[in-house]
Amino acid sequence: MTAQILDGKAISQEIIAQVRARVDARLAGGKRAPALAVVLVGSDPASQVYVGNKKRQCENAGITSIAYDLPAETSEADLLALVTKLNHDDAVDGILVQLPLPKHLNAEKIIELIDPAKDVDGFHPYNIGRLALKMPLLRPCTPRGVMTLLEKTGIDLVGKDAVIVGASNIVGRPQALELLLARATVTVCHSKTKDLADKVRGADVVVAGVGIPNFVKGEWIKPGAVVIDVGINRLESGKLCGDVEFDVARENASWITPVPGGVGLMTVATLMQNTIDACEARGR
Ligand SMILES: NC(=O)C1=CN([C@@H]2O[C@H](COP(=O)(O)OP(=O)(O)OC[C@H]3O[C@@H](n4cnc5c(N)ncnc54)[C@H](OP(=O)(O)O)[C@@H]3O)[C@@H](O)[C@H]2O)C=CC1
Ligand SMILES: Nc1nc(=O)c2c([nH]1)NC[C@@H]1CN(c3ccc(C(=O)N[C@@H](CCC(=O)O)C(=O)O)cc3)C=[N+]21
Ligand SMILES: [Mg+2]
Repeated sequence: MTAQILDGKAISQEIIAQVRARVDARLAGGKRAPALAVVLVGSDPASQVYVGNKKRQCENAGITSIAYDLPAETSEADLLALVTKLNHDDAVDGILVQLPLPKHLNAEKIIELIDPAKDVDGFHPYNIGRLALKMPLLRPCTPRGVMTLLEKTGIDLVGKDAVIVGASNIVGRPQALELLLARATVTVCHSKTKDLADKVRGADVVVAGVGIPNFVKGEWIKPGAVVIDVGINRLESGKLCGDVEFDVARENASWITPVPGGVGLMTVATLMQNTIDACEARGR
């Protein structure tokens, strides 16, 4: 079997068009556009690319983006003061602090200060707790984007065995909560997991978020499995690749996401959704 491609490009564009229609309806009703504050500390090249993509999609969605580009030496006190100001600014609906932050800044402390109602990344402990308790509000963009990709493609998850490779706070853990909410049976693997290949071999759905190119071998993929590659790795050649050995995996899977053109685009589209959701939930 050769897998069909889960089309992150088409589905992300569909999501952004839906957000745009909601924004246009607001504007027609005399309301303001939703506004997203994007805070970037330092000049990590990958972060600059992602933040650039976010700003571009804000334009396509009709969302006002407000950029805070701060020097790498920004103090924690200054960053906390900025977040506090944005929390209190009624014209700001969403606050995104791009990760990773420079080492002298405590990301957990900064995320915890963000008003959960404006936490469009869904990283605040309150929003993660809501998701864990089956009453999600703002959901982390990457795992929510993966769920949208699966839903829009018509892939049923009920009762499926899902194996997630990677257990980070921004990918693996919230992905596990999302898949559990969708009634899959979930296994979360990490660097201490034994017999990883066997775990993947049993999976109907595999989600890889490790950060190592071609880490998940195509030969591990069960015939007919659905493969979601969250990894974004830039090779020395300048090319992007995922965490899954794509060409071999594609021969076993029923559906697979490409990199680029898969989950990354869904992450950005979902950020637009979360921003208008936050705006409306705040009653603005
Ligand atoms: N497409 C998108 O929108 C996004 C893509 N990404 C990409 O996803 C990837 C993962 O990102 P992120 O979650 O932040 O990464 P982290 O480095 O925070 O987490 C990596 C996870 O992989 C696990 N891991 C590392 N080595 C192994 C191994 N040998 N065997 C099994 N598990 C292992 C780690 O285990 P342990 O917990 O034991 O340390 C950890 O849980 C990266 O390529 C990143 O660029 C990230 C965010 C969004
Ligand atoms: N607070 C915070 N929120 C995040 O959501 C967040 C973050 N920090 N830090 C880094 C990760 C990574 N991430 C991506 C965003 C867009 C693409 C993306 O647009 N990818 C395109 C192309 C990428 C390219 O050309 O480099 C694609 O896969 O086709 C990928 C990855 C968001 N993250
Ligand atoms: Mg990380």
